[in-house]
Amino acid sequence: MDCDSAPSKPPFILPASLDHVRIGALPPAAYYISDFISEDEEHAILDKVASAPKPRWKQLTHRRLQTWPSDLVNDKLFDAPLPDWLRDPIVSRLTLVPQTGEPGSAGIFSDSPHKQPNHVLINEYPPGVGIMPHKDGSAYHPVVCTVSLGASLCLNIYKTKADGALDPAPVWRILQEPRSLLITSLDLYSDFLHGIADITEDVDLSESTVANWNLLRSTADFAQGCNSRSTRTSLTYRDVMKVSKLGNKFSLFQKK
Ligand SMILES: O=C(O)CCC(=O)C(=O)O
Ligand SMILES: [Fe+2]
Repeated sequence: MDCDSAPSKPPFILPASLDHVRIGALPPAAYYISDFISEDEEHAILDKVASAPKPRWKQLTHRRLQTWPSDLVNDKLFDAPLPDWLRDPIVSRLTLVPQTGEPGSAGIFSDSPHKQPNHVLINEYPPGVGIMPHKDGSAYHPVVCTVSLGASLCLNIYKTKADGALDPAPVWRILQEPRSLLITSLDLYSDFLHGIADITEDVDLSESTVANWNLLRSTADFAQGCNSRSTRTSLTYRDVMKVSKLGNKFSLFQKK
C-alpha cells in the first residue's frame, strides 16, 4: 500500500507551559490538555489494559479497576517500577511540560517526593457507572494526573457545607475527552471533593456549565448539550509519598 494514502491519525499536542491550559474558572489549580496522547497511543494502552492477567482486575459492585505496581498497604507503596507501557509516553510527557513560561520553570511533579508519579490506578466506567464524591487523602502528593481513554464524561467537583456535610449539588463540572489529561492540585486537591455521576448521559453541557469548555478539543461534539456515555477508562497517576524500599515485602505488614 502507498503509505501516503494511509489516513493520518491525529497527533498529540503539548502546550508550551501549563499556564496556557489552566482551567480559569476553578480554584488553584487545574489544567486540561485535550490531545495529550495520540489515537495510536490510546489504542496501544487500551490493548495493554485489556490483556492484563485476570487477577490484575479488582471487581467492585459496578466498576472494575487495576492498581499498578500494587495496592497501598497502610498508605505505603512497595517499591517497584511502573511497567513500560504506563511510563512511556505518559510519565515522560508529564514531567516535560513546564508550569510557566519563565526560563527554568519546572514540571508539575518537581516538588513531589519522587519527582514523578510512582502509582497508577486504572478505572473502567461503563455507561451509568461513576464514583462517589471523595477526597484522595494524605497518602499522595497533592497532584493528580488523569488520562482519559475511550470516551468522554464529566468529573463533578463538590464542596462541603459550613457544617462539614457534602453539598450534593456539584459546584463545577470538568468534561474529559478521550486522550485528554486533567491535572488537579493544591486547593482543588485538599479542599474539594470529586466524583462522577452514575448516569448514562451528561446533559446541559455548555460554555456556562462546563469549567473547561474553552479548552476542549471539540465543542462541536457537545453542540446539542449532551454526551451519551460509552465505556471510559481512566489512568490516574499520583506520587505515593511513602515508599518501602526494604527488600523484605513482609515488613510492609508490620506496625509502623
Ligand atoms: O476516574 C477518574 O477520573 C477519577 C478516579 C478517582 O477519583 C480516583 O481514583 O481517586
Ligand atoms: Fe479520586
